[in-house]
Amino acid sequence: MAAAGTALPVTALPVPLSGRFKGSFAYFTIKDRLPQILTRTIDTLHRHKNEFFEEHGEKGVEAEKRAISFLSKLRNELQTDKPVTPLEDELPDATLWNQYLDYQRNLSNGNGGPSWFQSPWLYVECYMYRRIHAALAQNPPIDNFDVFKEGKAQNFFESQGAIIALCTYFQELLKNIKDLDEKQLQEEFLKLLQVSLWGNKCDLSFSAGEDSSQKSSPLQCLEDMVPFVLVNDMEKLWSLLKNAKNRKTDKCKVRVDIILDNAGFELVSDFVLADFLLSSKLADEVHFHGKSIPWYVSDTTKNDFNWTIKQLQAANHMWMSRCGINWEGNLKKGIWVYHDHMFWTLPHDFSSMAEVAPDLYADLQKSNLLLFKGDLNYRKLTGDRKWEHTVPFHQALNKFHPAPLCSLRTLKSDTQVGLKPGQAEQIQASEPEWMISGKYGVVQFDPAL
Ligand SMILES: O=P(O)(O)OC[C@H]1O[C@](O)(CO)[C@@H](O)[C@@H]1O
Ligand SMILES: [Mn+2]
Repeated sequence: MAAAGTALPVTALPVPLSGRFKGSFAYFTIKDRLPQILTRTIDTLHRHKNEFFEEHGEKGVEAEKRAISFLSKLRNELQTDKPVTPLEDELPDATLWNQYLDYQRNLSNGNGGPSWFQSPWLYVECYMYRRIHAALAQNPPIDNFDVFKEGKAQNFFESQGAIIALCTYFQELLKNIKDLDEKQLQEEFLKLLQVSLWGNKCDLSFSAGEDSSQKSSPLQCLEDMVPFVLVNDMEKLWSLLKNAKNRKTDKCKVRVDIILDNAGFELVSDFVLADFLLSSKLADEVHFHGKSIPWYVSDTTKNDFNWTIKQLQAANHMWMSRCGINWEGNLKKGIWVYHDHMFWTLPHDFSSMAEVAPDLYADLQKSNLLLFKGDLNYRKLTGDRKWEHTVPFHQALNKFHPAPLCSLRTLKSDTQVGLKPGQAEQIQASEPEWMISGKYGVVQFDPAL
């Protein structure tokens, strides 16, 4: 290991986080949280048995039984640290997954091959969600059932108060946005950016599916939260967007991409930020990237994306419904675009995107700014490795630089780069859980090449 503050040569990547490090967060996640998530998934299927029967008759119940036994087997494999097995379904990404397993086998040469506790945490955790997907997808007629849907909807409804507060604030802001001077516009931008950052506290895989909705008004305590933003590049984002706007010609549009994380309150906070970027003319187009299969319990799929906008539209609250109507309009006009790409639900970290998904990499290169939401995206940006905390973010990205990018992430797993010398040690001394409590956040920017 290099001394703190010394940049490692790019070739010397630190080891990935893994359940083999007993007592680490990865270890406890694999030992406790992942089995809990599987148990909840099985319970959810049980609870929907009658619904499956009503919809599909005996065939639905049979499919539910098969899915449950597949999931119970999976839980047993995990808890007894069995080898990771190839996928046996014929879904479009199966070959890539199986190639990745071969790659992991080669890496662990002589060390017994990939298994739940011995392999990289990122790999086995993603693999679990892919197998949950297979449990359903392989079992028609319940193949389109999203086992996490209920939890995502519940998070949305339980965050209703916070959503109303945010939509109301935003619609009031829109009334006089044209009259704001640059400084006021900047203030509003910084506020909504922080709401989107702290919106990331609300994910469900972290709490193993238990309630994690946004209860209080998201705008009230922003100032008190500033000391908890460990890397604060917010001003850099503002400069980038302002410069892009000033340099803009009719032909070249300013495009911002948001690589989404969780549905529920977080998604609404991302929508508000996206609307602000267009309404303030800082951007002309916002592209959203969601997941093509249910993922990490609360991540946004196309269904969640459309459902959320419909719910807002239909809400019995003037400003909520105004937001929903405007946002559907943005999609129709093509100034908001939803994408999903298989790559986001593969086990690869983003340093291999250019090779594994060159089409996606090329698309991201068209953007002026990529906003990566959440903890899992941060893990994939930095390769989920045991980095020294002072290693520069640019280095941890390991050549992933499609466009200027920024991570908006609350810390929920034990990896963090780009801190000042001594910063990590200082927090660690008083708060040993600082990397996993979700109490701290980063707005961490990399200007690309
Ligand atoms: O929704 P997010 O912010 O990506 O968080 C996902 C959570 O799942 C985890 O992968 C834990 O299993 C953590 O990294 C994080 O707590
Ligand atoms: Mn998530």
